[in-house]
Amino acid sequence: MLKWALGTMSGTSLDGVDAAMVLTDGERIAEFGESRYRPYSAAEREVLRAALGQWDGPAVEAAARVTEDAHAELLAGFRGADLIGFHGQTLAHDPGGRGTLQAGSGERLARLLGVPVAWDFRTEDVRLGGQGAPLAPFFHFAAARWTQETRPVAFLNLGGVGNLTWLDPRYPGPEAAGALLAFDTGPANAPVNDLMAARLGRVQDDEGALAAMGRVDEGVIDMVLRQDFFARTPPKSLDRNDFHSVLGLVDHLSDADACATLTALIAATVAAGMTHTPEPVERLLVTGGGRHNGTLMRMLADRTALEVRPVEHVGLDGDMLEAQAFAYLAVRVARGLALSSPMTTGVPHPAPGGRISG
Ligand SMILES: Nc1ncnc2c1ncn2[C@@H]1O[C@H](COP(=O)(O)OP(=O)(O)OP(=O)(O)O)[C@@H](O)[C@H]1O
Ligand SMILES: CC(=O)N[C@H]1[C@@H]2OC[C@@H](O2)[C@@H](O)[C@@H]1O[C@H](C)C(=O)O
Repeated sequence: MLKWALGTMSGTSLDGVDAAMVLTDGERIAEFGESRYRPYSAAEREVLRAALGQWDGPAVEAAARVTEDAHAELLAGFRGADLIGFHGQTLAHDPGGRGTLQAGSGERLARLLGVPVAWDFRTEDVRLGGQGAPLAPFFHFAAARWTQETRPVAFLNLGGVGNLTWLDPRYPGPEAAGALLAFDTGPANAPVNDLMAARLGRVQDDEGALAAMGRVDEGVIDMVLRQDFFARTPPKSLDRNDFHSVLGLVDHLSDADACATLTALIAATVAAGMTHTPEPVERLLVTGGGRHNGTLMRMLADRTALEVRPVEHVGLDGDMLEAQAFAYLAVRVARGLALSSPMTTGVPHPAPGGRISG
């Protein structure tokens, strides 16, 4: 049965909360609905930042309250949702070790809003031995069907971290062996943002203007690409700060050259990632904030030799795709359908997950 699901995402860049409605039965997308964004205030962001990398304690509790309250405020403005898909704010991610932590209680949110909430999407996958991420790929499969793709295509999400979904829409469904391959490609905007903050007191390199003025140090790029992560066969996932050390590698460069190098590094890691895909694609559909960075988009086209387009090119909304993904996944949770597979998170078999409160 079709349901209007309201999905949310608050990404690793800690900018705010996205929310979007999708009409779906958890298999096909029937319609995309209203979407809204609520930025975190500077004070809220500090509370979240103070809890990054922690697993419990007062800082995590405070971050959970901020996350729930911000979501409750945003979601209260929507009408007609049958079900909410609440991702929560990722504070720590260590699938091979301590697990994965998305702050915020779906139980409290369900109480505040009076609508059932699907949440805790990643824990079960990690418990079964998967990476717990990325989870958007099953939705990407449905989105490719919605855009009537007939050939293999790749979605690239450029948030704080980069992640790539290769898919073949000719398979019967996303859980079919061979339909998908997905993995985190490497650091994306996080190091560029960190550089801009540290050197210039700015939050990001708007439109890639600074990177466009610099020269890329290929030696730095070669050095980073030699790390084991890039040769490792997917699935694989990253924590936001796993590649924080790359900042130290551009210390000797001018602001513009450092920025150009970290931006080219994103493109180079994506190109390295593309070598793992089962079949070539002609087109890379880019979602997430990085698609606004024109310099990065040019570098991606150069280094992958593919046609690189924002997802708007096929009628999707690159600011809301992840929120829509968790709307779609919420209905899959409600139906007990798989959220992940061996080729998306490395879980041993296609596996349901998440829980429902309210
Ligand atoms: N106009 C722009 N010019 C340059 N970069 C931009 C622009 N808009 C957004 N970005 C980059 O995109 C980032 C935000 O991307 P996005 O919202 O997709 O991240 P996220 O969802 O928080 O991360 P993740 O997907 O890793 O969880 C910003 O921090 C910035 O680096
Ligand atoms: C643990 C976690 O929250 N991971 C996020 C993060 O942001 C991008 C990348 O790292 C991806 O693995 C994932 O998010 C997307 C929405 C996903 O699960 O598909």
